[in-house]
Amino acid sequence: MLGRVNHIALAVPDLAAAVETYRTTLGATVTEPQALPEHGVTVVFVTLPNTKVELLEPLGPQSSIAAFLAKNPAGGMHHICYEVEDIIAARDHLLLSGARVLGDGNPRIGAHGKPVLFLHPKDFWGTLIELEQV
Ligand SMILES: CC[C@@H](C(=O)O)C(=O)SCCNC(=O)CCNC(=O)[C@H](O)C(C)(C)COP(=O)(O)OP(=O)(O)OC[C@H]1O[C@@H](n2cnc3c(N)ncnc32)[C@H](O)[C@@H]1OP(=O)(O)O
Ligand SMILES: [Co+2]
Repeated sequence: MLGRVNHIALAVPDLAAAVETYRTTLGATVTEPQALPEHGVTVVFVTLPNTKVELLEPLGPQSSIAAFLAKNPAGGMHHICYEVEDIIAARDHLLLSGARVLGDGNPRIGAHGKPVLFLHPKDFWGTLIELEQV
């Protein structure tokens, strides 16, 4: 069911500083910041030869990134995003397997304009999983 790793996401308390670290210290190519109020984040992608790193800063009072940073003030790895060909088939398989699909269970449009779903970290060895249909 799983395809490539689309991105690994890091929650950061200061997006501008994190972008500077990736651009200058690590010599990586980064995108312009993109505000996604419907997801409660501002996002920058670091583009790598084999995948992407997604830098996430909280946007708005209900942001799940704000909750994560309250527990991890220095930031840290927030989720891993795997590609799937058919997100509805993947969701239905996961629900039948007993996994918790977050939200109302329906895919939302993510940062790449594609449908995404999130799976509860307690069902996947402490790691929040995002699925993106490609
Ligand atoms: C940019 C758009 C999009 C894209 O296209 O790429 C994105 O990536 S948006 C990214 C932000 N959106 C989301 O994360 C949506 C899904 N997340 C959630 O629904 C919630 O964050 C959550 C995973 C259900 C956590 O909810 P919260 O209320 O913040 O925390 P809890 O205290 O209820 O957490 C329960 C339990 O899980 C642990 N936890 C929380 N977050 C993570 C995490 N990122 N990784 C691993 N574990 C996590 C938390 O510590 C709790 O554990 P215990 O303390 O042991 O109970
Ligand atoms: Co993501």
